[in-house]
Amino acid sequence: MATHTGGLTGTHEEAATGTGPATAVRPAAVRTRKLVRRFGDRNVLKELDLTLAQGEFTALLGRSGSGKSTLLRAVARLDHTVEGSGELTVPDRVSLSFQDSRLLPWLRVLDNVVLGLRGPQAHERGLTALAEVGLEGRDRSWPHELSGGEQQRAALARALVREPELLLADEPFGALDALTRIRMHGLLRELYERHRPAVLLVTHDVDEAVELADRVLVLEDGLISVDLAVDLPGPRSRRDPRFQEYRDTLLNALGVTQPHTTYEEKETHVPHA
Ligand SMILES: Nc1ncnc2c1ncn2[C@@H]1O[C@H](COP(=O)(O)OP(=O)(O)OP(=O)(O)O)[C@@H](O)[C@H]1O
Repeated sequence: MATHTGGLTGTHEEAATGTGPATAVRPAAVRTRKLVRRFGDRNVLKELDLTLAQGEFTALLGRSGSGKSTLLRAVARLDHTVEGSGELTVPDRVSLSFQDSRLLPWLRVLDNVVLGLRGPQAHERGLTALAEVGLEGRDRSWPHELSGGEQQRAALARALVREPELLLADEPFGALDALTRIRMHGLLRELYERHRPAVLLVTHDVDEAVELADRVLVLEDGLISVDLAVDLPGPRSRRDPRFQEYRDTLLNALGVTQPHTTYEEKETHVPHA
């Protein structure tokens, strides 16, 4: 985003007040105030404040178990426990995308994409969405006839055909091989540029976050600990020294000193594009 300044823009306090440059630019798509989620005596979200601007692409990083999915579920209004805990404002049209494409196996690909859509244009819109994600001619296929990457493409088509104001994606590429993943990054960014929903992408992959997002948040100890504006022109190259600076900043914030790509040891190393 042009108005972002780059560099670490916030600490707990600054990010929590929502006064940083990343949030001052456009009207809010998502706003949480003092969101709390406890599991037993474990406080996973601790009065968490978050503002996502309309049309802003934000990535959310954090160690395993830090509460990323919990936050996403809260914003998706899938977690009614959290709703009463504080203020939560989200747009009407929200689409979700997960690591598992969650296509219904008994429906053909097009029927999955348009499931729940009403109106005479639904069929056409579904076909257009499939073409947009490179699945032209696969509308009559069954989900099991698609590769993992193709299934994720279909899931993206299903998400975008609803013209969401907010796209919530929980590690959507986590199960894909490295090459497919890199291709999907390009596709997601392209679709984002065209449709401009606000995006909240949960990922374990620091490179993925810097490559795709205009703002990267780190969730730590129940709060947003880092709010980093990524001011890099597209297409972004992982070899760009400024890309590496952002990556190192985030890895440091995550407490990782080794300059490798991901901070989850179990994750596959993603080669540089
Ligand atoms: N339904 C639940 N019941 C009890 N504890 C839960 C439940 N859901 C999540 N938790 C706990 O809340 C914490 C945060 O979980 P969450 O899945 O949000 O983390 P995460 O950051 O998305 O982790 P990962 O990166 O490993 O996917 C974890 O300690 C988890 O065990």
